[in-house]
Amino acid sequence: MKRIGVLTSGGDAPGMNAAIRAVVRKANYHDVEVYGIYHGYEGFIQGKMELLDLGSVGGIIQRGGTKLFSSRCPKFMEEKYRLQGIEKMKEAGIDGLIVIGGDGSYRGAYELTKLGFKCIGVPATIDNDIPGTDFTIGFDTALNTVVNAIDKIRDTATSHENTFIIEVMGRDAGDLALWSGLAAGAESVIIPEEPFDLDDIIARLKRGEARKKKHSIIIVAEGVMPASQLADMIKERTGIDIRITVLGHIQRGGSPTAFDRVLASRLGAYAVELLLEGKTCRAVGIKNQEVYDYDLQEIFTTKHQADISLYTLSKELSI
Ligand SMILES: Nc1ncnc2c1ncn2[C@@H]1O[C@H](COP(=O)(O)OP(=O)(O)O)[C@@H](O)[C@H]1O
Ligand SMILES: O=P(O)(O)OC[C@H]1O[C@](O)(COP(=O)(O)O)[C@@H](O)[C@@H]1O
Ligand SMILES: [Mg+2]
Repeated sequence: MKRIGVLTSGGDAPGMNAAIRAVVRKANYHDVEVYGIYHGYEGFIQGKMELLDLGSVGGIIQRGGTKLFSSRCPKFMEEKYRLQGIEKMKEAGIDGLIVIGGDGSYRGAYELTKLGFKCIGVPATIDNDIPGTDFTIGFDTALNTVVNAIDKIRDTATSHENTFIIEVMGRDAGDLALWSGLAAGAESVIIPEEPFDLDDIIARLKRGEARKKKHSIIIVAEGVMPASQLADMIKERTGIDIRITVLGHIQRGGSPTAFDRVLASRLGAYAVELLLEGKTCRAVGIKNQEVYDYDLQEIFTTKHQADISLYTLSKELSI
């Protein structure tokens, strides 16, 4: 293999640039050329790409977002577009692809491998919802962004003795809510993986009130319900005036943490090694600090499991 492609797809995640850099530098180290494909699968279909040399990925390891842009590309669900893209790649002499993205992007990559085009998946999403890896690129940075925001909200919540509901991202996964809730000492954390219990949330608020707590913070994952809906429910039952903050897309931006840069560098480089060994339909991941690879199809047969011990601990520590 003398020429490979790399693209970023789905929701962007801090550390994607560090992964692109690792792919380009590692491949060049082995005298393999890398083409950067723009706008995810949209660019794959249209053959929108550019040769990335060593210098082109200089100065991006610390930058959020993705130099290659990203997209959600519904057309890619149709085989005729995937075949069109494969033709464009063949014309350019590219016979392997590294897909940096989330679970949806992995499905697209899997479909390409079924058509005989070699792909390796690199996990990057702030949701941390890819089965088979302890962490995805971008999760740690987003987590720190959320915790910093909660710390700031806590200052004003304490000053005014307010109750706040903070809505964090996570379509189907509660990881961001879970980890940030524990790190910021939230009174309640509401995640899609655990049953919703309004009585428990209210009981916690009341216990806090009884011991003269100056504020309360409730974290809700967007996948459960909007913060506004939860605020209405609590207000109806208790009369408590609740403030809400929806953190939104600030969670996806910003300079990647050192953890995400190191993770992206390790996983990006490892993905190149696999392609160069002629492997395909593999995903790279990290388990107990070790980089490894597994069958891309595992994302269809296994579901990402949030660490529920953190949920239990959070409840125990925020009595
Ligand atoms: N079943 C599928 N078949 C082919 N392509 C898919 C499939 N699911 C997702 N994709 C492609 O992957 C893109 C990114 O998926 P999405 O779920 O939006 O983000 P993420 O990869 O971050 O989870 C989609 O816009 C689409 O182009
Ligand atoms: O910016 P968009 O397209 O509305 O997407 C929002 C979604 O993207 C995410 O930030 C990341 O999800 P993906 O990795 O699946 O793209 C989710 O947490 C959020 O629900
Ligand atoms: Mg996803």
